[in-house]
Amino acid sequence: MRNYKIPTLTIAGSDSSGGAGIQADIKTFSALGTYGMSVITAITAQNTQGVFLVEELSNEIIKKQIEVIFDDIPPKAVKIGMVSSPQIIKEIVDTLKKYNPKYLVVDPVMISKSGYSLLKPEAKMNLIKYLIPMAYILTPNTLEAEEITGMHIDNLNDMKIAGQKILELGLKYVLMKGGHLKGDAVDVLIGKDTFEIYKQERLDKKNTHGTGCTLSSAITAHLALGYSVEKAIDLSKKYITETIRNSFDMGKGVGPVNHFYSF
Ligand SMILES: Nc1ncnc2c1ncn2[C@@H]1O[C@H](COP(=O)(O)OP(=O)(O)O)[C@@H](O)[C@H]1O
Ligand SMILES: Cc1ncc(COP(=O)(O)O)c(N)n1
Repeated sequence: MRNYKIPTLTIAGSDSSGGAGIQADIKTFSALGTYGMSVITAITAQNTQGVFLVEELSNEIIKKQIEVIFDDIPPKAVKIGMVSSPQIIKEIVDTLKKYNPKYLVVDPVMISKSGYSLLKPEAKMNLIKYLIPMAYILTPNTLEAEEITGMHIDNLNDMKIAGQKILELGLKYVLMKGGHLKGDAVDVLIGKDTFEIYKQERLDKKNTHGTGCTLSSAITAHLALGYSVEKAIDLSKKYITETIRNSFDMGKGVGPVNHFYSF
């Protein structure tokens, strides 16, 4: 149903170049027919070539953004992206606990494609201890899953084992993204009684800035629209593949995917 009235929320960092972060999330929420809202956690001075400066917002303004949104327009589904420091993570978790959103999609953003660390090393513990257990779905790429589990992940079987290990933290589902492995672009969904493989051809494209942000917000939008978790991921995987297929040059570096390819 594309009536643009189902509220969705992203809690993430701003990417000034518009390809990743809050901007990618809002574009995705809109393209998929939902009403996108945002809580900004940090501002990055970023373009297609790199991240040049990051300024985190205060706990106070992050908390207030969440409270005023939930008190007025309760979102049907929420996504969390870049949350860089231990205190920001704790503040978000404590504030969200009051509202207990059913569909919380957590993308454990760690290092940007351009190699900049968007999660401070000392924040990893709070991510694992407080945020991940609250998630409905966690969407790590294999490098992030390695950081979370301490395992080396090389193939589909490793992805399954690492996913099962992450589930022990108490969340419902792990969607592990295989975009960084060789061969087809294979993602796997792991739940207590669920194991699904989502396979699409690997596209030989350089402009993949914001793929992780786009996939997790597509899942958030589809859950908000009422699809089951399996169907929401199926539709989102097809969406990310088409946005990559239609990606384009913008700037001098790694350009964005095309959120609006179907319009
Ligand atoms: N070259 C590609 N061709 C097709 N799909 C891709 C490609 N690169 C990544 N993907 C898909 O894009 C989504 C985001 O994955 P990934 O790039 O691994 O995330 P992240 O941005 O977190 O590193 C996943 O579904 C992955 O399989
Ligand atoms: C604010 C922000 N959030 C997330 C990403 C990760 O996106 P990518 O892995 O595509 O660089 C980013 N570059 N900037």
